[in-house]
Amino acid sequence: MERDENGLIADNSCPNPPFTDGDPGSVSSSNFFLDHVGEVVLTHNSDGLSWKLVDSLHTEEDKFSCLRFKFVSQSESEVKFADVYAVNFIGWGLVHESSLGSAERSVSVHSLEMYRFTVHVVHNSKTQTSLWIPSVYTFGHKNLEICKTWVNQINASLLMEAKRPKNLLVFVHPKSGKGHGCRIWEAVAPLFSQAKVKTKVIVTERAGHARDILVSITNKDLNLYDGVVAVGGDGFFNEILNSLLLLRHKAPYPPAPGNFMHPVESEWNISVQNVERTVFEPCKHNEDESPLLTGSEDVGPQSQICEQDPEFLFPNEKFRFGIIPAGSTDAIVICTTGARDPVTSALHIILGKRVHLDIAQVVRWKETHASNEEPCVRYAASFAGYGFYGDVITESEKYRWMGPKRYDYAGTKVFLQHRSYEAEVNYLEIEPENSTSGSETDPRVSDSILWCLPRKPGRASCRANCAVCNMKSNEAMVGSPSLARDLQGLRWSKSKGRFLSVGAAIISCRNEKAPDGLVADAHLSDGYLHLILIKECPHPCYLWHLIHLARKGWDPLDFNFVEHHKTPAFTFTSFGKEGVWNVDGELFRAHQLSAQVFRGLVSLFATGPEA
Ligand SMILES: Nc1ncnc2c1ncn2[C@@H]1O[C@H](COP(=O)(O)OP(=O)(O)OP(=O)(O)O)[C@@H](O)[C@H]1O
Repeated sequence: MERDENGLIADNSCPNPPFTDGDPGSVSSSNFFLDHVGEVVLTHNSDGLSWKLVDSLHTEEDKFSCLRFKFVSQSESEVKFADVYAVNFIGWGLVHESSLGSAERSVSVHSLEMYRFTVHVVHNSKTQTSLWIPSVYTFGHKNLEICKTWVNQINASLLMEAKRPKNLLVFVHPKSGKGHGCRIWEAVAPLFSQAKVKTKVIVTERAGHARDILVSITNKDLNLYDGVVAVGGDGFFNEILNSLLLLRHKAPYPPAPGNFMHPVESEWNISVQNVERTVFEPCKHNEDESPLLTGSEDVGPQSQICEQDPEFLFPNEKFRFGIIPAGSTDAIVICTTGARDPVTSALHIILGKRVHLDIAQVVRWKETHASNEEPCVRYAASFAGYGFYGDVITESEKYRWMGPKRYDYAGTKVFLQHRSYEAEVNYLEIEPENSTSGSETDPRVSDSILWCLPRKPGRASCRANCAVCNMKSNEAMVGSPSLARDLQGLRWSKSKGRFLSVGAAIISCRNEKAPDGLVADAHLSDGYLHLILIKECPHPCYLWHLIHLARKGWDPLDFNFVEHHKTPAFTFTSFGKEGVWNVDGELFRAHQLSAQVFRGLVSLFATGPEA
């Protein structure tokens, strides 16, 4: 076999010189050694790289080798730039050329020294498509210039790929979940370095640390980042989300309980100026760690920052949120990536994926029956729940040292108590066919078997490029309150009685304990939440509901004691002295509250789960 001075086979069938015109989109080819494969003709196309093994073998045995190589190369002969997350020149070193020995047909490996560059690519796992696996191709050439030119050209092509982040603010919660937050970040950090994504990393020292940093950061500084990444659980993400939205999302509140029967327009006439007067103040309660907004206080220092700075408001097309799962439940990551895998999440972030996420604005009007305070806002990305859910979070806080197991323990304890709570829930009815028509407004039938929402066959669950989430016509625009579009022709319905729980699922809330989630067909950004009311029922029935929740393919909502309403807004009043809510896994005391959905208010570095 004849080789030229670069160690490559003289190959007249590959006339193309390496890049000549400097255009990363043009087609160019060069011969390279592909590590562990052999000599290939590498081609740079407009949308990716492809390569073919050079057919250099001539003997009968070599034909076998050649066929074998072709088979290998055919299955791995191209990568799209959309899947390439890094290309790096790695200098002089060994490249291994595999070939089959002629007699025994055993694999032998020859090594050659040359200049090399690596192309880092994402593949879908064959067994679980939502799982992303990084792989690397090492190409070698004796000529330094050729190697560097290719690296530059590929990098130029990657720069043209849509909206990849360059600078990220990363918060790591070291004690999240089983306490592996730092280790999880250390495992994925090299992916960010390879991809040349700069990260400013802050390891939190206490609850509220991320919040304190984010509420004092100026808009100018925040604008330096393409997004913020939480390495932690749903509760930690919620802290970060609230820290940004409470100051940087301006919108009127949803109707307060009791006010909803008035025309909704009157609520919406609250001027944005009023909302701008809101200030940040730490919550008075130990459990409520997040800062809260009140409606009538003096303008605080953070608000002044907003005035002096260039504006930074949500919705924000450029700025995205990322989550690298390290928590106890990680429902948001599972619902938005289809996997609970730090590497997959890191790759979603690096490749600049984007999915819009509905956010619920939850407003507490009264903390206890007797209290008389200003409204207080909290944002939720996945779930807000009262009754059973509030009790579990209250109980589990006592056993934080147990790690994720605290939820099993607290859940069992609360389940055995089988408490129910008297309350009134009002919700905007948007889709009569989606709930048991008329039953909610008619007290004579509200306790009947008509409560249940029969499982609707053919309902699509949310997937990457979901048609429902992408639908624009007649729907609220991204970032706008879903309630706003429902001013005309819609009515408020009421459900009153004793409830084991009142839950509002903004997304499906899929997790390892509930493989289909609470609401299997909830969408990431359709502008609705799913109100799930579990009426008082015999203990075994509730157990049966929980068992359904834990089984794949079983419907936990298909019971006559369960009401399910898809709605953009609801109000809640407890008839007890106080009430405890669980908002994204964090405790929130509220006796009276209301909530509304903002369609796709924030963007996440994710695609939605793959089919
Ligand atoms: N260094 C820290 N020490 C203690 N608590 C912290 C620290 N950093 C953040 N926190 C708080 O811990 C809470 C829970 O965080 P996280 O969600 O990551 O944990 P988790 O174990 O998954 O719990 P959850 O089930 O709520 O998701 C958050 O409210 C966050 O504010």
